[in-house]
Amino acid sequence: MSGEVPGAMRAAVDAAKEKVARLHAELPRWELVVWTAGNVSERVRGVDGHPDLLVIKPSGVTYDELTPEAMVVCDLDGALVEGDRAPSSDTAAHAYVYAHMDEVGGVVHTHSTYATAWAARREPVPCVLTMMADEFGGDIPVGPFALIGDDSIGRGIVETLRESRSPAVLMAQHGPFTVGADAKAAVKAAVMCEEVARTVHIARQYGEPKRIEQAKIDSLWERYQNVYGQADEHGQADEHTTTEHDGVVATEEPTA
Ligand SMILES: O=C(CO)[C@@H](O)[C@@H](O)COP(=O)(O)O
Repeated sequence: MSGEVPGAMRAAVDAAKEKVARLHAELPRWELVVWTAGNVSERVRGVDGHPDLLVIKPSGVTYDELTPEAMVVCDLDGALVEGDRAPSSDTAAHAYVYAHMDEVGGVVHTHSTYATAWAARREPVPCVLTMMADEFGGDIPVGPFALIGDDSIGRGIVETLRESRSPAVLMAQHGPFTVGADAKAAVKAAVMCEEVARTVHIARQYGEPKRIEQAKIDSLWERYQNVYGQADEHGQADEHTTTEHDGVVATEEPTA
């Protein structure tokens, strides 16, 4: 174990442990994982000259055992800083993303069925739905095949996401990784990634859906990223109504 949690970061680390433990329950809830095959982390920004840390689940522990106390803390080299169990086997990938994408505050990895089927085929999910334009700003890209155990998965995630607006990448023949401003945003991206992967898969059973024109994708992306879910100048919420369930925002389509 290297170092320890600095006193000035103690409260923020404990808050992140609480949040990351709670968000892990969203993975089985939205049917994104079987057994322990998924993980969530959140960055804790360094203060007083201390480096950033990350909070992630311990490896191989079932979700019903994931309490805040069970969470582990690592540095951005993936080394264990605090915790009495080995960190997730994907910690190096999470750490590499945080070290190379400063805007990212949360990372999620799952093997959700439909997204992983697209990853098995090494096929990007084409942007044929307005929800994809909203959430992903275009196609969901495929990253390179990479073995677990060093920073090659993390490098593949970063190289792919740097070329896309998408918060999700399908790592070839492995599964989706998603990022967000915090762990909740990354979990939402994982939920939406599986949803659109399933919908497009089903649509293709009956023909090839048409990709939305790029200009319309851009317009949808701009609206959703900058207006959706916020009050307009009259204090009215956007046409969608959003409800938050246990840390994940669900949306309902505008009423007729
Ligand atoms: O895919 C893999 C291992 O290949 C992991 O994402 C999955 O088994 C979850 O591992 P952890 O329990 O987070 O160590």
